[in-house]
Amino acid sequence: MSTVLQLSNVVKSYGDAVALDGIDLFLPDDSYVSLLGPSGAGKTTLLRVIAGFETPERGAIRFAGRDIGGVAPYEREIGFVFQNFALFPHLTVEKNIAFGLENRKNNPVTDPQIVRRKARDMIALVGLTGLEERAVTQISGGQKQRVALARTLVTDPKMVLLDEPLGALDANLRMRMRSELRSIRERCGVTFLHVTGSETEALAMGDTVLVLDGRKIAQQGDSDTVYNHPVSPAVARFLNCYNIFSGVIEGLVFKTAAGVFPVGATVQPCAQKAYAIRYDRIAIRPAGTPAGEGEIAFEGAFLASEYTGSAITSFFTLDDGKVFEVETHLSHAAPESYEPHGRYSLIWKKDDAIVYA
Ligand SMILES: Nc1ncnc2c1ncn2[C@@H]1O[C@H](COP(=O)(O)OP(=O)(O)OP(=O)(O)O)[C@@H](O)[C@H]1O
Repeated sequence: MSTVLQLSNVVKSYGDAVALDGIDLFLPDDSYVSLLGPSGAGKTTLLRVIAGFETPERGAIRFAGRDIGGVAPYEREIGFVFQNFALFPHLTVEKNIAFGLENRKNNPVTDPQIVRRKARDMIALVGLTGLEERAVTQISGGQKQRVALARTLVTDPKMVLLDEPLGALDANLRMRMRSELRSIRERCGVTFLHVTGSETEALAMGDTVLVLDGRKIAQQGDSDTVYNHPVSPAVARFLNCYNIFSGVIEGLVFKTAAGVFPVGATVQPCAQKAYAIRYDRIAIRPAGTPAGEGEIAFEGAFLASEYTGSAITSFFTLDDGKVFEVETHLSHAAPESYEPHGRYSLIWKKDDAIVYA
């Protein structure tokens, strides 16, 4: 797979505040890329730098085989879909989509028949056939999202940047639009770079996931790699599915305030020292159940459970006061109830933990 976009050592500040601090990344052609990061990590800034709305102080940006550092936004052939859709309320669905084509600075299309054909093709591509004449004030949130996307795609961009594209939709629609967006992208064959603050959305949608943290790219990989092998405690914390203990490694054990864990097979070199065990890798057993071969058993007091449909998350407090989470998938086991404040043995395989040392 070839690279469509490459950033090398890109730095962008606002006054004294550094928003992007040496970004290096490459995006594959014809793929769906999620850009995940906590609030304030610089996600929007990164999109704006790629689109050309912001000029970085340092670094190089190569897109589709050329350096676009000095190229104006409208000449970059990169589309941008805004979170609030930014549609023209007084125009119909079709006119909103046609607008970008007729009014672009570079090579506007003036033949009304070509405009109409291209707009209608795009309307079909995003599944809005039949709504051409409808005012955009009279369509649903999901349909507005498709109009915004069609309006960008009609200009034939070589890549599309989407800033929290599902952020304005309700939870149900967000889920449905995930697969819609992926299939629209597959049909048009260009790379989508989708910014989100939701780890589940990023992992579900991206062929490639980029994690932005501390103004740098902390990790780039496929969903499976990022989920199962976060490169740092910061990335693991952000994925929201790991119990993380800070501490130090001493020989074959990792010492934390909660206790001492024997170190297993996965030791990840990292400046930040921590021990991480995924919520769904832990079994809950009656207090006193001993650890088996290669296992770690740790006691905690049951706090509460939260039912999420396909899984139950149970919260325990450890003896140092730390809250510890266990996720039990209901396809694996029937739901169990635990005694409030009762003590339980929490058991995991030492090789399932990641030790950052
Ligand atoms: N125009 C601006 N002037 C000054 N500082 C800015 C400006 N835009 C962004 N920043 C700062 O740059 C940093 C990165 O902001 P950015 O909006 O890129 O983050 P983000 O990851 O998109 O956040 P969110 O998920 O909350 O939208 C933040 O500290 C922010 O306050």
